[in-house]
Amino acid sequence: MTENTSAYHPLTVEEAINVARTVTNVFYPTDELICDEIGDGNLNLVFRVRLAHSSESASHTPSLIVKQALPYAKVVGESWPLTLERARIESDALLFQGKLVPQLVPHVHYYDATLAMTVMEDLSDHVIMRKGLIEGNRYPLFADHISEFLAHTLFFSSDLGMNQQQKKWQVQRFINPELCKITEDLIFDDPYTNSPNNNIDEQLLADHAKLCADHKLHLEVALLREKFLTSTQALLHGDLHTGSIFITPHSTKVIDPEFAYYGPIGFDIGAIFANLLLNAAGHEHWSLDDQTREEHRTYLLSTLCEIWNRFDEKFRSLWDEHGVDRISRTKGYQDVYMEQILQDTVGYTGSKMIRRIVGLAHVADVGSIPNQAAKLRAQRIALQLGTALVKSNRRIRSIEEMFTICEHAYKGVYTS
Ligand SMILES: Nc1ncnc2c1ncn2[C@@H]1O[C@H](COP(=O)(O)OP(=O)(O)O)[C@@H](O)[C@H]1O
Ligand SMILES: CSC[C@H]1O[C@H](OP(=O)(O)O)[C@H](O)[C@@H]1O
Repeated sequence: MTENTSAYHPLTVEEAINVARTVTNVFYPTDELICDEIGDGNLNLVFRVRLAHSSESASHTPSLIVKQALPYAKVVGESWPLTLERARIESDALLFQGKLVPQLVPHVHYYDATLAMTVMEDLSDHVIMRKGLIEGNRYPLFADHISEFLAHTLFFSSDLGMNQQQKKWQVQRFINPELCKITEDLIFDDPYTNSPNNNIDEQLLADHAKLCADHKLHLEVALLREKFLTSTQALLHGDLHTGSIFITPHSTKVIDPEFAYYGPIGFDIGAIFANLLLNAAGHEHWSLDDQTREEHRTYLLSTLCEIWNRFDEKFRSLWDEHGVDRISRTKGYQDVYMEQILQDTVGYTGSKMIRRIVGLAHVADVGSIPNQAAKLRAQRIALQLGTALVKSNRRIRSIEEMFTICEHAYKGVYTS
């Protein structure tokens, strides 16, 4: 590596090439390499290093990703400093997940604490799921893959699936206060007040005023926040939206676990559900006609139910086979535990939908709709559905009940 890489500094493309060449044996010393910074997320630099004469999308020519944390949030700038420790958390979480479900995460080649940098497998032969869904694509294996990811990573990091003393040390290893604070502010606080972080379209101001005045909603958000602050149920991915999932019809890879920490299981499942439902709302515009919109929505809602049902089945069977102690086999405990996860999932789904409409970081499924009237319709559907889910979370008993609330929202039942 070059001499000045010993202290932290943002990498240049030349240095990223040098790193990729030096710390792995993916390339021959004589290979001519090129590099682009391709990061489109809110926080980090992402370099793609590949052979100079390979094609952009080639999946079988050697290439690598070098991801580096910046000491601030890229989306805001240097005025929002952010710990570099998050790169260590991300790398550790990928390694932990990689032991349990190697087929569902990128392979980590190398991690450097000083440069806050992880060198990992290039997944450019996949597409970011958000993009694929906006284009109206379907992924028939996704429910199976993501439920596998969720069941294994959450079960085996919980007190049900690992030694409880070791788990406490692991909780310590994944303490992630700065990134959790972002979530606490952006999801559970800002959307319900006039925060300068918010990003609210003019035509939505009256809808936002209603959110700010809805005390029943605030109580539920306070309870969800309390659980986010205090529960150490399992090691979460922490930011499992469709922009953190690479996909093809045959393969699913979960990336970007820098928000990983020990928290409530429903938070991860809710992130996926919220982003499927936001995509459905966005298809107010992206679908060319009513029938396509209806079919896409049906596909998304049935995927949501399938994810829950498969997760429920897999988590229970891991519990039955690998539960670590006698008490976890207490009659009735499993049913109560799973129902609580479902209720949390519903609540976090709703709160994550709301934040993506009025909070700091929007999602392209809705935010990039060019037609203002269609965008406003999509935003209102998302806000009304999000609100309905948050308010009903503690009453939900089955995934079918959640499904019905979603269907009503898309049919315009919630309009006040
Ligand atoms: N392993 C990878 N393979 C290919 N592209 C990647 C990989 N990791 C990240 N990227 C690209 O970089 C973008 C940002 O990555 P991400 O990890 O989400 O960064 P951030 O933490 O800043 O959100 C992704 O949307 C994707 O385009
Ligand atoms: C100031 S961070 C905003 C937002 O960005 C993160 O997403 P990503 O890193 O995947 O782009 C996370 O969702 C945060 O809430």
